[in-house]
Amino acid sequence: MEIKYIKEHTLKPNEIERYGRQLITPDIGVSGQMSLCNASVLIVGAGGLGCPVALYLSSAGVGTLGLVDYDTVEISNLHRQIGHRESSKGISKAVSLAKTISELNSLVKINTYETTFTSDTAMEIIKDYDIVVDASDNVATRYLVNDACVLTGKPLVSGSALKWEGQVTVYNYNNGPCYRCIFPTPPPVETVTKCSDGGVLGPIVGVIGSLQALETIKILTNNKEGVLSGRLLIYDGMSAVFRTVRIRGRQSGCNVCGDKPTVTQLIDYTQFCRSDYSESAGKVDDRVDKTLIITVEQFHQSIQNNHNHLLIDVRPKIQFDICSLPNSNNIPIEEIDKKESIEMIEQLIKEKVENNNGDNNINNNELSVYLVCRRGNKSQDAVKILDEKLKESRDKFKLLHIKDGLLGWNESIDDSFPIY
Ligand SMILES: Nc1ncnc2c1ncn2[C@@H]1O[C@H](COP(=O)(O)OP(=O)(O)OP(=O)(O)O)[C@@H](O)[C@H]1O
Ligand SMILES: [Zn+2]
Repeated sequence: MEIKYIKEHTLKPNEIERYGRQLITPDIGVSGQMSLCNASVLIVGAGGLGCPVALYLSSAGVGTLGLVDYDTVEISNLHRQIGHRESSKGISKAVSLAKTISELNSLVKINTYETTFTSDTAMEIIKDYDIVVDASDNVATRYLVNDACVLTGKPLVSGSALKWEGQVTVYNYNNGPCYRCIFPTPPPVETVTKCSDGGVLGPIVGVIGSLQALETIKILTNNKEGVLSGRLLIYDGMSAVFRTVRIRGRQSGCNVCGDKPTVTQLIDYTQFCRSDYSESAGKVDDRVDKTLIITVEQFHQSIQNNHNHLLIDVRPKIQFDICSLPNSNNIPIEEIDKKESIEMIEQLIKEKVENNNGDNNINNNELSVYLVCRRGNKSQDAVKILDEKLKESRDKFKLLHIKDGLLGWNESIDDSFPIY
């Protein structure tokens, strides 16, 4: 005779075995586990935050996970994007992460979206999910995900991390604020520091991603009281300090969740934020006069021809110390307009002009001062500053910024130049 140990409509024996330690936790129980198993969560971004979120939510038994990412795995991702493997290099991050989590828990249904989450794709993707986790890395996507969540009435678990710090909060939950209630307008493009510029540590995104997974579990298991809505958790990894601060509540004047919303459907977020749905690939617009720009190919040609030149690398010292073009001088952009920097550049120019007069090997009498950075953004700012600051001696040299910078050098001239 078959003995019935398990009540009907509850968990199956393999689920009890797998989730046992979790389901005996106070405030989870069978009903909490059932809610997790029946839930669907969309994770936007399968990078530093998305990996730990997906690993913990799949192991916790969330029934369906959606993974959105347009990018492919690079070796430089692996120090922090722990859901990918070396063998996944070059393949879609969504697919790579799906493979890892399916090996962790084959009971979870996984949907992959190898595409950019945009105003055109968002609504169709989001409609099948209960909760959205923002694990992206750019402002345009943050506004897009927020508005899509408000318009469809879904809670949004938001996280961000940079250098040694990270933040987590929950938007659009239980009448709490949305992202726009806190940040009604996007920050100026130049004030946004990117992971690719500022760096980030693996354990920091690990902590923040784990906290995002935990908030998601709390929402799904209806542990309303503790949910980080209307509060922002800030983690300073260097000082080992967690702080939770109150943030503004829902604003009745908010453009999307307020009483008279002006945003009633998705808009063009790249235009609204004046930036792309990507962080590292961010397009660099030409903001300076054509006469101040040189391509990496032209620069390469000119140094091969032994053209008299001075090369100034305007990246932070920490990056310059890792790798740089031969014979370059490092003056970080933050310091370039300082008196000492200008004097130093004037001195270098003077030396070059004098050397040139006595050196028959140099082919062209005119000195060129080249400015370079990682991808041609900061060197544009530098060229504008120096054009102004060196006004008096401008007839002695040509001033040019190298379009596409060192990434361009790696791509078009020498791929052995390390990129990171
Ligand atoms: N709108 C979007 N649609 C789909 N994926 C997105 C979108 N915005 C960001 N992402 C993805 O979110 C992830 C963010 O993760 P993270 O910042 O750790 O990675 P990253 O872009 O690989 O960083 P880097 O290349 O600078 O090392 C990336 O994989 C990125 O492709
Ligand atoms: Zn709002």
